[in-house]
Amino acid sequence: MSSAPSSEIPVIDIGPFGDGDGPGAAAVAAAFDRACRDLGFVVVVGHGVPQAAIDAAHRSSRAFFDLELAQRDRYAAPPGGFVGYRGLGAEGLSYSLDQETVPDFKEAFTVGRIERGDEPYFTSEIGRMYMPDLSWPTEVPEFAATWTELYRHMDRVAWRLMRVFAAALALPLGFFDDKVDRNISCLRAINYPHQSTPAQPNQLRAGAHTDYGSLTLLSMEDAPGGLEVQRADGSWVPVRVPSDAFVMNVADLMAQWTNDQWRSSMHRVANPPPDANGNTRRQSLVFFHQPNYDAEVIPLASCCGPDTPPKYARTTSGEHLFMKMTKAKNINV
Ligand SMILES: O=C(O)CCC(=O)C(=O)O
Ligand SMILES: [Fe+2]
Repeated sequence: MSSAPSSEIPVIDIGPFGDGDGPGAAAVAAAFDRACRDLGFVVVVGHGVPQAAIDAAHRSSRAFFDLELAQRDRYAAPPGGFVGYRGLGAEGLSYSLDQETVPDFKEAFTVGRIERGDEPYFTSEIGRMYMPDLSWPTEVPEFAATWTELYRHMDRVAWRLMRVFAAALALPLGFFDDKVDRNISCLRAINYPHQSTPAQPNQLRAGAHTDYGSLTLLSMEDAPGGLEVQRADGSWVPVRVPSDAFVMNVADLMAQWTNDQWRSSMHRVANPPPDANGNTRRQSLVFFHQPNYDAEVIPLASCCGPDTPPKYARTTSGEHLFMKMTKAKNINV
C-alpha cells in the first residue's frame, strides 16, 4: 500500500502562512480556498507538531485498546454521552445522516476540551454537558500527559487554520477568533480491529458521514482499509498520508458559514480488502474542532447574493453538535 497522497487532495505547507503575515500567507490562503471549494480535503504539512508528540499519543492509545475489555469498559461513555470509551457496535456514523445501517466496526476513546476556566461558560449545566468531567485511563500511565500535549498542539494548528480560512474568505484575519477561543473540540482515538473474517453485509469500519464542526484534523496509520472521500459524481477517492502529515477536512459548520461554497464532503472508512495480508488493524487520532458552543453560525453575507440566498437558518455550534451526536449515538444507548 502506498502512502503517497492522492493527487486529488492537495498537499499544502502551512508554514509560510505564519500568523497571517508570513511572506507566503496569500498563497496558502488561496490554495486552501481552492481545495475547500473542491473536495474539502487537504493534506497539511508544515504544521509544526513534533513527530514525537504524535507518535506518543498513538502509542498510548494503542496501549489502551490493548487492555482487557473489562478495563476499557471502566471508562465507558455514559448513556447518551460522547466522551470516554465506546466499544464495538456502539456507534453508526451513517445514523447522523438518518441512514440506518449496521454499526461501524470500530471502537473509540474520546475526550472533550481539556482546559476549563471557572466562569459559567464552563461550570454551568450546559457547559458541563459539552465538557464532561475527564476520566483518564490510569492503566496506561502516560495516557493523560500524551493526550493533553497532542490536544494542545491540535488546538493551536486549528486556530491557525481558522485564520487561514478567514484569509481565504477575504474576512478580517481574526474573524473566527472569538468563535473558537473557548472551543469544545474533542480528541478521539479510533481502533479499527483486525478483520479476520469479512464484515457483515453493509458494515463498514465507519459509515459514510460528514463531520459536524468547523474542521477536522486526522493523524492516521497506513493500513489496508482506510479513509475514502466522495467526489461530486458519487465515486470514492482513497486518502493516504504519511505519518507526519495531517488530513484536514472542512466540516458542516464551515459549509454553513460559506453557504455551501466550501464542501463538507461525505467520507467513510472502508473495510480491508478480503485478500489483505497480515494484520489489518488500523488506528487514527482525530481532532474534531468544534467552535465555542454559543458561537452563532449564519451564512456569511459575502457568500450570499441575489442568486445564492442563504441556504441555512441560524444555528449555534452547540445546537448543531447536539443534534448530530444524538443521531449518531442512538445505537445501544
Ligand atoms: O479514521 C478515519 O480515518 C476517519 C474517521 C472519521 O471520519 C470520523 O470518525 O469522523
Ligand atoms: Fe469523519
